[in-house]
Amino acid sequence: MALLAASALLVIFRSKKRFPPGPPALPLLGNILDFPKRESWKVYLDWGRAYNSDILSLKIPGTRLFVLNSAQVIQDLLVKRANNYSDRIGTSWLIPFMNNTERWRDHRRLFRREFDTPEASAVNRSHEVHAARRLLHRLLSTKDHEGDLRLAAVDTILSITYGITPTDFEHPFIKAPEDLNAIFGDVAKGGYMVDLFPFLRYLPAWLPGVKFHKLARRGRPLSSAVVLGPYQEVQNQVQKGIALPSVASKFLYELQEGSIKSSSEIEMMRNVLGNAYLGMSLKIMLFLTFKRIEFLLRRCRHDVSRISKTVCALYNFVLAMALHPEVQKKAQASLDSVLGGTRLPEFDDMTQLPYISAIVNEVLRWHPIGPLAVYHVNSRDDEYNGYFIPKGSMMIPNTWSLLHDEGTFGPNTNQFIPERFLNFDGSLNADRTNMDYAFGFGRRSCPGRLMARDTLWIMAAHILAAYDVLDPFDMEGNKLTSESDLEYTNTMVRYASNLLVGLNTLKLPTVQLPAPHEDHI
Ligand code: HEM
Repeated sequence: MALLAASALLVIFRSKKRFPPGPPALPLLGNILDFPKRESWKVYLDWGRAYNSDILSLKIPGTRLFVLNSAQVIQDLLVKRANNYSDRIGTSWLIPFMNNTERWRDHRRLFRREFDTPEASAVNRSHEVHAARRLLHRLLSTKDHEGDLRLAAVDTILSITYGITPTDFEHPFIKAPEDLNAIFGDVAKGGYMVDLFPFLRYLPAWLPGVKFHKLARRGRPLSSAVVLGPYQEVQNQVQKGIALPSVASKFLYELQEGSIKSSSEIEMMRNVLGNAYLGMSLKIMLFLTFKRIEFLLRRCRHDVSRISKTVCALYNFVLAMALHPEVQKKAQASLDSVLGGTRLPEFDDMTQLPYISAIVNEVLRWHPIGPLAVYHVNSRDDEYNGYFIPKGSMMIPNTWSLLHDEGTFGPNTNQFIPERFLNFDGSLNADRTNMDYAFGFGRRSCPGRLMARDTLWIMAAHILAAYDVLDPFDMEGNKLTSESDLEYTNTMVRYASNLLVGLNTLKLPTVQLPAPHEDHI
């Protein structure tokens, strides 16, 4: 009897639940037709103002989305209640997909130990410096600067994880993840209905239009090639005693020396390496963000970006330098004063080069690479400020809104002004450390952030020490004179698609670059 009464009360409570405001939902379709077609982060901010709320609610079949527009709401839910708001939908060897389980926590712990601690960073930095020098070589000898920057990002991660330094895009360890990305892209574009209406997964593969079974079949061998391919190569090198220093070789040498390692430890290390190797890929992140709402993806025409987050950040850096010669000159003057025009930058120079760090912060803030962060799911029903948040909802943090908040970052947040991160005396302003917003929130925040930041810093310092970034032109050869001329891709990981940036030849003739083949640690 008591049980019945309690269930009745629960039903009454649920039927009276109050959700945060948002556009009125249609029967069955919910708010599907309301999703913005372009720059949804800006539209969500407008909606927030219109409804006078930092949290918005949208209904789609099978679940509810909550858009979080302010740092306060994100802090209250994703950080302070991280215990509840750190879930995802799915299981896989990919950390971003993993549910909030012990397995996910173990993988994250290991990932952070190898990539996201000061000790790990000290080891990884030597790889990053060498990758930056290999980039300078390539910039000297090719005209494809876009390709050079893309290759530099892959080169960095592959050398840190496996001690492998690819020289072109035909390298099998570049091709396998790119092919896997293509499948994620296909799934995001074509397989959306399954995630929106999960019962469709039971449809037989022979039915016309049922593509997801085939995509899954294509993906499986590629997925294991990504996890096993480079790992096995390093295993062979370790047996021959010729492996270069890397996270994988350190682990495999320990294994060879007989330190006891359980099979689950080995599997976890292989997965972590594979995650780091793929971690920069946005197609996966994009797929993840919209896993259950690819319908919206198609409707929003938010296509799948073909480049990684680190590469987008490098593009944004080069672009900012081309559009702001005064910033570039100031950065080069600071580099000259520290390096004396006789050597290339090292991480030890970082404290003396706060302006370069301010530029990297501003690159991550100005045009955030992922204006909406990856969703978090809550594992239990919750209540916030009188609003009901049912278990299994998708919480979408509006990173763009946080990074463009003038209360936090000072005036004119649409403009590229690295000085906003500096004190009057030119030192870094410790109060403006909120740049980590760009890397997500709470227990799900990006465990590759230290490495990503270091990579951006050393690449930026090298490019500025050795080159002048020239005026930007669009694809028709017209000079771009202001930020408003830029056309950003309508992808969830964004970059300016309408420009070509030239680099002036090496401006430090006294610097001797090591030959590429000598340049391995
Ligand atoms: C500029 C570069 C990068 C940016 C802006 C970035 C941003 C992000 C964001 C926003 C998230 C989601 C956080 C959340 O759910 O709250 C994330 C997650 C993640 N990132 Fe990054 N990231 C970058 C580079 C990297 C790199 C280089 C790696 C690996 C080497 C990496 C590995 C990961 C992983 C494994 C996750 C999933 C974490 C989890 O779900 O527990 N990221 N990143």
